[in-house]
Amino acid sequence: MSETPLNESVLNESEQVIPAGDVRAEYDRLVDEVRRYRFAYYNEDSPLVSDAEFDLLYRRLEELEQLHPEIVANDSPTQEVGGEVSAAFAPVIHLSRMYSLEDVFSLEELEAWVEKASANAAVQAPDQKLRWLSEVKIDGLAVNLLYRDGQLVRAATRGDGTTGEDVTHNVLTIKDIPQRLAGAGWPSEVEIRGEVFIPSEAFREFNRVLEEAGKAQLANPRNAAAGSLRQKDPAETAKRPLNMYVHGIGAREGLAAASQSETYELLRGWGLPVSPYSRVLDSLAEVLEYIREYGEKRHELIHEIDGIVIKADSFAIQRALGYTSRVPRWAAAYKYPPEEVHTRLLDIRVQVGRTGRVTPFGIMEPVKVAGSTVERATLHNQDVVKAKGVLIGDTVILRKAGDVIPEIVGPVLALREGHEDELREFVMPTHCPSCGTPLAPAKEGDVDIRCPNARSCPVQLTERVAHLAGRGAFDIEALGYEAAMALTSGPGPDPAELGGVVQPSGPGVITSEAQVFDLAAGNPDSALRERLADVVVWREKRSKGEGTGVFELVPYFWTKATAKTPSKPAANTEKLFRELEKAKAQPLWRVLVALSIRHVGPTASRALATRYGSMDAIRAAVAQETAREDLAHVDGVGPTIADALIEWFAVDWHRDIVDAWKDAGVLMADEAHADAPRHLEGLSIVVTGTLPNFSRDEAKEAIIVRGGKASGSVSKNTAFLVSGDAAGSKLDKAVSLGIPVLDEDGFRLLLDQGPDAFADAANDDGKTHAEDVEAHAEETETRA
Ligand SMILES: NC(=O)c1ccc[n+]([C@@H]2O[C@H](COP(=O)([O-])OP(=O)(O)OC[C@H]3O[C@@H](n4cnc5c(N)ncnc54)[C@H](O)[C@@H]3O)[C@@H](O)[C@H]2O)c1
Ligand SMILES: [Zn+2]
Repeated sequence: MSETPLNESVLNESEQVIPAGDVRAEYDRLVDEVRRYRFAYYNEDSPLVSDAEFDLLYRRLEELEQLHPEIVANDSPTQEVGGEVSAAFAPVIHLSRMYSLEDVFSLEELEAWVEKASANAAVQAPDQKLRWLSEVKIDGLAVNLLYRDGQLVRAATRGDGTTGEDVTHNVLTIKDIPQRLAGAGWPSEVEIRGEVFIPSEAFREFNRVLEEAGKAQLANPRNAAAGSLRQKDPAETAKRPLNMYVHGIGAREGLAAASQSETYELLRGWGLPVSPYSRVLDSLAEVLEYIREYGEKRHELIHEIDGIVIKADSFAIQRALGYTSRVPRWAAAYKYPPEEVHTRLLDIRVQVGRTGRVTPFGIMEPVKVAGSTVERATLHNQDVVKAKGVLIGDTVILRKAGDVIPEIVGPVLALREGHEDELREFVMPTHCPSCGTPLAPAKEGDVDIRCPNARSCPVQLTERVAHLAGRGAFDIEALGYEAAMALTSGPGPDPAELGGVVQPSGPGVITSEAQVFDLAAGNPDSALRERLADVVVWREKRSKGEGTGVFELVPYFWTKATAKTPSKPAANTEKLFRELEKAKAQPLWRVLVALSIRHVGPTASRALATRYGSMDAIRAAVAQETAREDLAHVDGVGPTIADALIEWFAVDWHRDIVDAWKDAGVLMADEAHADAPRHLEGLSIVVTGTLPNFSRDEAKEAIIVRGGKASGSVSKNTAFLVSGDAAGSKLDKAVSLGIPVLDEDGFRLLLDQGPDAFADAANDDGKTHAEDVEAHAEETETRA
């Protein structure tokens, strides 16, 4: 947003009677902007800015008006309900006005609002109990349905609140909206308000069909619903999966209800769709809990929501509190942090992964979305880039829903006009950006393209080294991605000449992951270690905490020499040596993960380690003629993984890695495997919470080597639950199923002596739970 912040001198002038010229200019500009954005949003159903951005501008306008009441124009957007009536539809005057909602953007603001409303209610309707009808704020658009003598006679959009657009024919195509009210007792003339929306699931499906037809997809369910309802041709509207929930009532003379929630019950009886998510709550604390609850499950609902709405439930209180020109004083909308924002797509680059896959990703102007700052998002492959229709330079819609990774949804097409010559189409490179090898799909027909130079493509090597050090592999904390990069490539050109981008290139001191363990503490004289002294990387010079744009080469693994102290390995480098030494004793499955064999992750690796116990045994198995069958029969390994293993071990330089690690002293055999008594054979054991002396992996390991099954979920087949600190729902479930629960000491006993150690923990029938489980397992087997 190109907003100039209010500087202090301007703020101080708020004391003066005549506002400074620049405040006036700022004000006029804001009014224009808000009008223009509203028009695009309400009348054209294609917003130019994200809601978050619009809300900020709008807030700013309100703030300016508060600071400078004398400049407020009569027709200021803050005095009006959003939309205008488009000439494409006949105007309809609502019998009773439609309003917008007062927005609050933080829980503190909501609390303040509730406090004020409660105080007013206490004064103006002292005999009424204030309860909050809490509803989700549906991301759709409002309609007003007029029923006369139970017959739907007219449907209109909200428009400017007084006059809406006649969309009767379109609304008649929405199956959920009854054309005749059921039951009895409806007033002879009643206006029912609700939100028309497209259910999330139907929206995804609708977009999938558009995508298959090669058509542009709809950006979000709100605009899609609005666009669908405001079609000129009702037959077109009929094709859209529209739905509605009621959320209010307008003209209603003779309605027999004292509260809004009671009204909803009546409406339900008349066959109108009522939201399943509304709740009447007694206190602010309950409202806050409601907000938290729906914030967590907002993506599991039937439709998208952008907040929650609270309304004083009692009609008497609603009447007593009344309305401003724009909003009711008895309701407020709390908005969740935005999950959809607009930003500029600055570039599309490609990245080469650990297995050579080349993926394009977008680089964007950093923006905050769903609570975190985002500047990159993957675009998966060239087909996806094409399908999304984005050009470099576009303003794009960026979405990050909850914990989901950020996604570029598509371009804001309306903003292209006049900027066409700044836009550029993405072209997938034909050669690897890292090593120059021609790129190709692994198999004909694959969408993904790859760099086939797996062995010495620098980026692939860097990725593999970083991966082998990862938490799920050798777990070498001092070898993160940066260190892996410093080991495997040269510093590259001066970033100052690349616009500040650090782009390491050229050979590093390590040319294969086979060499990594040469650096371990147990190998103090290795030539490789000496060479670490020469590894340098580019660092930006900083001054007073700010970057200067000037870069210098600094040693990465060794300290900088000063007049007094000569250069020596840095503390973190010493740590790297020690961790490598320690990692040599890691269990076999971790070594397997570390090898970057396609499809071979922790689960398959564990299964292989349990079955074979040593790298030698695995190599022997892979070399058999019946290897494919043998491997595929291991529990947790299938034909895909079996093939991947056979293929991998067929390559010389792969086997060289295994040999080199072995020579460097990596264990590659689970001693426990041979020695451990297999007295947990056939037992399913679940570990939950944190144990003082076992990591989750160690606990699983200990179970598996003794023949047990380390399971992730509790069921009646679970033999034992091992429960540490902060155990949650699994503990509750185990207790409710009567499954024995062990703490760490109990777990040790189980590991040492097997289930017999708990024989006296018998059930009513005299059998231990473990016996029950075994009996049950047998039963199911016999049945099978
Ligand atoms: N991106 C843009 O350019 C742009 C422009 C204008 C407005 N907007 C967005 O539109 C909104 C402002 O529009 P507004 O004036 O319609 O106000 P609003 O959306 O904040 O609130 C009022 C509306 O909420 C809807 N609503 C949904 N669930 C409801 C429920 N349970 N009870 C009552 N009402 C419910 C109704 O349609 C009602 O008219 C803001 O979110 C703003 O960001 C965006
Ligand atoms: Zn390459």
